[in-house]
Amino acid sequence: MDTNLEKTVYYVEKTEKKATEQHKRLANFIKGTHGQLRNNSKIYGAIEAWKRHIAEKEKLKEYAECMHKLATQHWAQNSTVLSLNYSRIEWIKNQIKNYFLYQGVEKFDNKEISLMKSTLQEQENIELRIKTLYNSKLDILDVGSCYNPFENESFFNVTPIDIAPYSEDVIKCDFLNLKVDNQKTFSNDGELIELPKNAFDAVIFSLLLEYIPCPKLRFSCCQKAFDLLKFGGILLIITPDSKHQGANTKIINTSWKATLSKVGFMRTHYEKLPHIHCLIFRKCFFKEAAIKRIDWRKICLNDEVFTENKIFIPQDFQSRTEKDSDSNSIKERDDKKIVSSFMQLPFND
Ligand SMILES: C[S@@+](CC[C@H](N)C(=O)[O-])C[C@H]1O[C@@H](n2cnc3c(N)ncnc32)[C@H](O)[C@@H]1O
Repeated sequence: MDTNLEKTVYYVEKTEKKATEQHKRLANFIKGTHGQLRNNSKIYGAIEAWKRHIAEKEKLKEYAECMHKLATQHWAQNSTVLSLNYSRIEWIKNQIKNYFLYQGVEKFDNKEISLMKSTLQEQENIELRIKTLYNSKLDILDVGSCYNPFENESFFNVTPIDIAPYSEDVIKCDFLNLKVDNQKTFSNDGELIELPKNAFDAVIFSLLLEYIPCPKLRFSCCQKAFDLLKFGGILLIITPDSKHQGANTKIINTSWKATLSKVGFMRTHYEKLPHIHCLIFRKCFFKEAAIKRIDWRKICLNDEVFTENKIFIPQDFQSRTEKDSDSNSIKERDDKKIVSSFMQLPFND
């Protein structure tokens, strides 16, 4: 090899190694925060652990900075190498457009009508809603927005909220403590504390649920999204999982679908992309329609994952064997697994 080529190879290898190390450090911090919160909620109870967590301003700020760097420097760079379909942000944008602009909404309106053998009057109500929908931009609530990745979409009127906003256009708001009632209300220090019900066309949970420390609180997030959505509106959930499609299907696909049907959410779309699950739930006009779509014979109601009002994630079961009471001491073995699974998200391969 001539010396110039050797120098270039050395430089490229060194830069790559540095990027991988930074990437590992960032991913480790993110996953460590989630793990610590889950562990603390077992020790202090979820409400107390959450209270302590949101009081840690410096840590929340560091998390936001790590997340922004991961998403915009590591993952964004790599998602242009892979097909754009692999980017969760592009996936969400495309699905919202498909649903609202290319007949998705009508298809499921009709599905509900046929499941409910609805009256003409009900059908007319649905048609009226469709007509009014297209007169304006779509109202989108992005929960756990961090750096407002959906801001540039011209069809969207986005309300980005986060407990620790990275950018100034993101509104400070704790979704767990947000009241859903009649109007948009801010506290004296500028925090969003109330939103009106039935106000949004779509609610986005992109990499949010694994941050929420326990199954009950995750369920209450989904219930809140339901209350905030207009009828026929959709909740889009992205959750990471580096395992193959079938590995966590019972939890993420089957149990979420069954549990959320009782709220009135009909799962309209599920896709396993490499390292992420992507799901869409529609807020039904008729709760019964969502329940009727489930094949209850296939569901073992004694299985813990089907417990009412709880949304489980695979990590709830992994940590059961862990003895660590403090996540600063998350075992190295698990740390490595955590880091590698986060690193393998398609946005950063
Ligand atoms: C892993 S990041 C995902 C950021 C972004 N959605 C994305 O896909 O790149 C999770 C975000 O959720 C925010 N978050 C967690 N719990 C929240 C809550 N209860 N209310 C509002 N934001 C929350 C965190 O501060 C963090 O910015």
